[in-house]
Amino acid sequence: MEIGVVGVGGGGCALADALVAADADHDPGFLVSAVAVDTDAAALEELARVDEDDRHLLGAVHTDGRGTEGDAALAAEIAREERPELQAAVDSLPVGSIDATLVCAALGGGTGSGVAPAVVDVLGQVTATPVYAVGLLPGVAEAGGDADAADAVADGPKRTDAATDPRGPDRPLASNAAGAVRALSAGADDLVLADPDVWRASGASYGAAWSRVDAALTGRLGRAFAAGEATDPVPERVLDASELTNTFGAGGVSVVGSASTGVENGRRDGVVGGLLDRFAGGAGPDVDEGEAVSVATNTARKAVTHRLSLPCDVESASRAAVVFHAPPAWLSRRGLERARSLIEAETGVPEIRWGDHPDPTAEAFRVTVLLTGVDDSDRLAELGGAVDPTRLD
Ligand SMILES: Nc1nc2c(ncn2[C@@H]2O[C@H](COP(=O)(O)OP(=O)(O)OP(=O)(O)O)[C@@H](O)[C@H]2O)c(=O)[nH]1
Repeated sequence: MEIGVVGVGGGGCALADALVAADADHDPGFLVSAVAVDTDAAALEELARVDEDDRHLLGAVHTDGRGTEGDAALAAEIAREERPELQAAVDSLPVGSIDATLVCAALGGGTGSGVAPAVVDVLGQVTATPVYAVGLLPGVAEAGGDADAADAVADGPKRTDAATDPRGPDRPLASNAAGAVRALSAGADDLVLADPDVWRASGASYGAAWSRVDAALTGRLGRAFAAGEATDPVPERVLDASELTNTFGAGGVSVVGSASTGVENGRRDGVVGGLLDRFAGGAGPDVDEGEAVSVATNTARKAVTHRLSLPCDVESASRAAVVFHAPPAWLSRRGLERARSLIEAETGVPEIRWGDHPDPTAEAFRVTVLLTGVDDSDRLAELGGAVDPTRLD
């Protein structure tokens, strides 16, 4: 699936930047174009990968280029006033030749929550292909939801001086996020959510977790999108753009899980074991099929039970897609079928869409699971009690 991405606000632009990095891990890649939109000039300048011409500052009249400091209402007003600028910003996306656009935002931020729904709306006017939102929720402690909030934000946002920065537990992170979840689940064709607490080490600051969150989430999404583009070696089963499109859009929200198990990549004396006879009588000369089956099923179980981007009841998902990314010799048909059945049993989703992505350079067997139509997540329900995920359709 070939996509374009629009990052909105500090966290959203960091995610867009990380998606450009994730794209570089795949050949062929999946990302055609990346755009960044923010009210904070310094944050835009710090991006490493989005082209400078594709970085757009909004609302300078109101914020002097310093961000909205959590003011989602101001950000929404800026988006209304500067709609022509938003339209011009997304103009560089080749919407006629991509399969979908992702709009990424940290939903606790003023700009992320206030501007991202407007970007989704603008894109909806110019493209016939789906527009998916990817939202980072504020962490529980960061949003003032528990006692170690002060510790969790102690080293503060990475771009500013913690002592003078107005961000902190008093910012309206939870209410911004609740409003953004509502607006994006109504306006976008799907909303993929991630919770930074999944990646934050206990007692560590959120600032320290951000790069891990960004890399992990974009790595997962990247593997899901890149699988359908792989041609050499040819996958046994291709998870193409239409299958992913049909997996998204199930109502509720979506989450993405992933797990990996380190494996020998099957090379022996310079030969890639199993490359030629994969699926034709076994997993290949260098990998015991029993071991390949056990690695596939154990990794799949971990991906769907412990490693979701947002903790949720997996049985509440209504659709799912899975990608198996591994050295060719480890992609045994029996292993993949067992792993897929296991995910069907765990989620109750029948006939999960799936594909494999043989990669002779991979050092791990990796399972990436996309669950869509999720409507039962304690984390979402907790969000100030403001979001009722059963009413997100
Ligand atoms: N994952 C990740 N999250 C970030 C990053 N920067 C900020 N965040 C998170 O996003 C929340 C909102 O901050 P920003 O994204 O900077 O806010 P914004 O959308 O630019 O909005 P304002 O600055 O309020 O106008 C923060 O409270 C963090 O939780 C980042 O680089 N990566």
